[in-house]
Amino acid sequence: MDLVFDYEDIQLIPAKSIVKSRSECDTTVEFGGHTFKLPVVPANMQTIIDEKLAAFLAENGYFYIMHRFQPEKRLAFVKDMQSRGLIASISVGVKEGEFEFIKQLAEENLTPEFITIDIAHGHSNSVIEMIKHIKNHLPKSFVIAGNVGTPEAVRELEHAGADATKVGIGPGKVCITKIKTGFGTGGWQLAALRWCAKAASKPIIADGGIRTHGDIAKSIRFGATMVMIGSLFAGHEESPGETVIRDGKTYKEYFGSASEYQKGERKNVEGKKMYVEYKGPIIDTLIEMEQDLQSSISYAGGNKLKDIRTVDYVIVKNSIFNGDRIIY
Ligand SMILES: NC(=O)C1=CN([C@@H]2O[C@H](COP(=O)(O)OP(=O)(O)OC[C@H]3O[C@@H](n4cnc5c(N)ncnc54)[C@H](OP(=O)(O)O)[C@@H]3O)[C@@H](O)[C@H]2O)C=CC1
Ligand SMILES: Nc1nc2c(ncn2[C@@H]2O[C@H](COP(=O)(O)O)[C@@H](O)[C@H]2O)c(=O)[nH]1
Repeated sequence: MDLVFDYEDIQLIPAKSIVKSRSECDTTVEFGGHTFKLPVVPANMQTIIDEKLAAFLAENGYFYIMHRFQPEKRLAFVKDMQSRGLIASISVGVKEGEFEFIKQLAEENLTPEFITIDIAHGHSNSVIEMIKHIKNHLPKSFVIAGNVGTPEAVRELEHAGADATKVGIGPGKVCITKIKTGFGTGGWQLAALRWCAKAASKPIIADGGIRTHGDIAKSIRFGATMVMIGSLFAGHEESPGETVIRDGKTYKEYFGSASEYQKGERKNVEGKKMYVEYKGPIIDTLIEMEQDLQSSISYAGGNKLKDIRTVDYVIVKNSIFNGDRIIY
């Protein structure tokens, strides 16, 4: 690893615009044989997405990944989405029952369009076995495997048959992995993404650490095809987290998938809970993300997402906010 930096350390350098209006810039992305409006996916976490929001996103042309924390509901979910002509995109773990679940889907002739293998330390034999198992029983499902943080891991999971890998260990807002274990890509997630992307021959999802809409463009610049986001999507009207009112202000909960709130016990806890200010309907955020990304594309001197890939950048360590914070 030569260069180490994170999102706040980078500024992309503008190139001459070729569009008359930012509305000419196309933010759509092709991923897994489908085209989506944005290169963005809400995190597959229980306080970020539920069945209702998944259906809303799919109906409106956005990518989604359903979480895996109510395993008994997944089969019916796949059936329901597909009977409505919508993409079925689910998550699995790697414990014994999960292998059975894949067999059950195959037995019922159900092929989810996307299956994400979602565990903390994705560079492992259990994930490699699960990739092979899915490819064996459901060869047409697009398999996303993660999470990882090194080029070796990306190569190994791709070699096992993964169609995409998810990069990010410890950069999440409700993550405490870096504190509890000393490991991860927290603090240098963008550099880790760059490092992994150089080794990848298939798409990468950058996962965790996105704090501003500009970070989406930066992820694309450093090799992501898709960007997974938790905290920026928390706190919306549709967010499944509990709503609380404090001093007249409305907040919604956002907790880690490895927190005691998710697990129901204090064992191997690597996540925490926070409260996020209520943000209104999620569509407003999605529209604003699209507009900001259109603007990013125009600054890149292009009219398509891929034009961001080649822009120059500078490293301005910890200084892009210059003392400012974003307050709308
Ligand atoms: N992106 C990130 O930085 C992180 C994300 N998470 C999220 O938390 C959720 C729970 O994750 P996870 O605990 O993996 O899921 P599970 O509890 O389903 O564990 C998956 C399997 O991997 C084993 N396992 C877990 N951690 C490790 C490790 N460090 N080394 C070897 N084996 C391991 C577990 O066994 P055993 O429990 O007995 O060890 C279990 O068999 C997921 O949604 C995950 O994405 C969690 C931490 C970091
Ligand atoms: N270390 C942990 N990481 C977690 C946990 N739950 C989720 N996550 C990861 O965070 C991102 C979202 O990050 P954000 O910065 O956008 O909020 C999510 O997609 C997971 O990869 C956890 O308990 N511990």
